Amino acid sequence: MNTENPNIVLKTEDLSIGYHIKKKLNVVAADINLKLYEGELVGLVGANGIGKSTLLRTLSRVQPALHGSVYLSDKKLNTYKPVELAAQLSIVLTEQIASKNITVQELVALGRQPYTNWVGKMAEEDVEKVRKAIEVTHIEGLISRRCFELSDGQLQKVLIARAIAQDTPFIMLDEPTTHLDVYHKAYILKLLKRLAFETKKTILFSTHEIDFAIQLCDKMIVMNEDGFEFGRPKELVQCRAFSSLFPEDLILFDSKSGRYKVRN
Ligand SMILES: Nc1ncnc2c1ncn2[C@@H]1O[C@H](COP(=O)(O)OP(=O)(O)OP(=O)(O)O)[C@@H](O)[C@H]1O
Repeated sequence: MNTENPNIVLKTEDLSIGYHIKKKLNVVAADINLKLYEGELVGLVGANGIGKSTLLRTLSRVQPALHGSVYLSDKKLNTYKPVELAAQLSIVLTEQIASKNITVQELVALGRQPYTNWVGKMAEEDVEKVRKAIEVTHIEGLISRRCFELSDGQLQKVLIARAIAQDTPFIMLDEPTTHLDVYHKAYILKLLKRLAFETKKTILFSTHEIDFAIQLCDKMIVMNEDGFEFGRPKELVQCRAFSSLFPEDLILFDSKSGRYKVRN
């Protein structure tokens, strides 16, 4: 991470997230005040149903905030035109791909859509960005395959390549390592870490891989019943943020190893 006056890429002010169900308000989390800086890898963790996807959806304008503001690169999120937003923010959701009948090369090239003309013609710069994205994710061997032929892990890498091709300062991923084996979980998270460091992109991802996130992230957001905690993993371990995440009847967080252990 660049520590010399890094720029704030995303900021929230008194943000509340949740849903209007019939005439009732379901507030999932409130008073969220965050500042994410350039070049940071930030992991978002918390128990099932606590609100991780709701937060990511609100930060990416997929759903409106209940209260408060989100600023992306100093501008209010709700004032961006769709094409401007696509140049600032890319989102990786495995379930989101509409057609798996296209080739890997075509899917990665879709990342350039915000920049191409109305017939989708790619300039030399677009072709180069797609080539580079394929190279850094090591998917050269897959480019002619159709997306339905890919394993979950391969598809995950391809979707990350599309986000890299989109070349936005901010990338958000919802559970990018679900379905992956332990080796490929580490592979994807190390890829995100390298990407944040080398390209100074800010990367926010939700995960249930708390151990890996503690080892790799610059900062983490820990959502729990009482609100959320935000900081460097070491500080969060020290203030016992991970110990209060789950009931302690079955598992205990061991702050020395940074892992959960099953109670005997
Ligand atoms: N479309 C929706 N309408 C109403 N309530 C919803 C909707 N989607 C989610 N919720 C509720 O909001 C809360 C947070 O859900 P969310 O999906 O954000 O949790 P999560 O932390 O991502 O969970 P998981 O780890 O299981 O994916 C839950 O209580 C859920 O039931």
